[in-house]
Amino acid sequence: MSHSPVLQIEELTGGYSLGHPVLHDINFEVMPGEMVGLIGLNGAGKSTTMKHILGLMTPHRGGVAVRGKTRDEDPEAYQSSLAFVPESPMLYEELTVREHMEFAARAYGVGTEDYAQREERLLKLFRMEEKADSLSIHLSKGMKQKVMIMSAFVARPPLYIIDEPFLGLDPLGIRSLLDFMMEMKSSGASILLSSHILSTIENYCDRFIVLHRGAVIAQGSLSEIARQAGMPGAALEDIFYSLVKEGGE
Ligand SMILES: Nc1ncnc2c1ncn2[C@@H]1O[C@H](COP(=O)(O)OP(=O)(O)OP(=O)(O)O)[C@@H](O)[C@H]1O
Repeated sequence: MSHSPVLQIEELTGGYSLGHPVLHDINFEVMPGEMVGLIGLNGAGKSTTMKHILGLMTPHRGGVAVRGKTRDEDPEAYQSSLAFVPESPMLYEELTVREHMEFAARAYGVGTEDYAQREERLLKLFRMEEKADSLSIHLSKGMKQKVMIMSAFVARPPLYIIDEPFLGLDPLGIRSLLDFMMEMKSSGASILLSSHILSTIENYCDRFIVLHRGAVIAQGSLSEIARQAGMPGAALEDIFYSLVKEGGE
């Protein structure tokens, strides 16, 4: 397995208007086969960080590289190396579940045979077989979220950017997603995952990035950030609470 980072964020400062950065000098990496949790309070800057990674925002300073290249250096390779699951589903009302997955597969150049296998597997895993040919407008909230997830996973890129994916999913859906992320991870894929459900991600992520007011205030494995917080052996939720309290509201 390669030891170069799949995702590298260096001295990233950025925001929605030039004089008012929301992110301040962010530095972190995600290595191949790693699942990294991006955690922070509402407004800490998690989605803004993800928008920079996706190339939807231009940094004021610093930058983002995926597999060693910035988006400007090789836009096509950059974009096809990552898949994104947004916080709220964004679907085409007039497309079916299957058509969304086919659309994603085509965009990422997935071959017909690979696609057929992946589609069958994902529809079964997320218990969406009966809805495969339903228009997305006729789906429940959780089902719409599942379409976003399945469309990202059909592509099998080296890097997944996943923004708060558990909201709206039923307990079986959450379990299926966690199991599938672990499977992708063991096949070498990297995952940057943001979530407020700390007790759920605590045992799944290899490392955590704690964002507070647009800055990284701690990062590392559970035991490393526990040490940084002076709370060896503590649960992620308690460590997080202590770190953000110290960081100031
Ligand atoms: N479109 C926007 N225009 C201007 N400011 C924005 C915009 N979106 C977010 N912000 C601001 O950027 C900061 C970081 O927001 P961001 O959405 O990145 O937080 P977050 O950590 O993802 O929060 P949450 O947990 O609520 O999703 C906040 O102060 C927010 O008000």
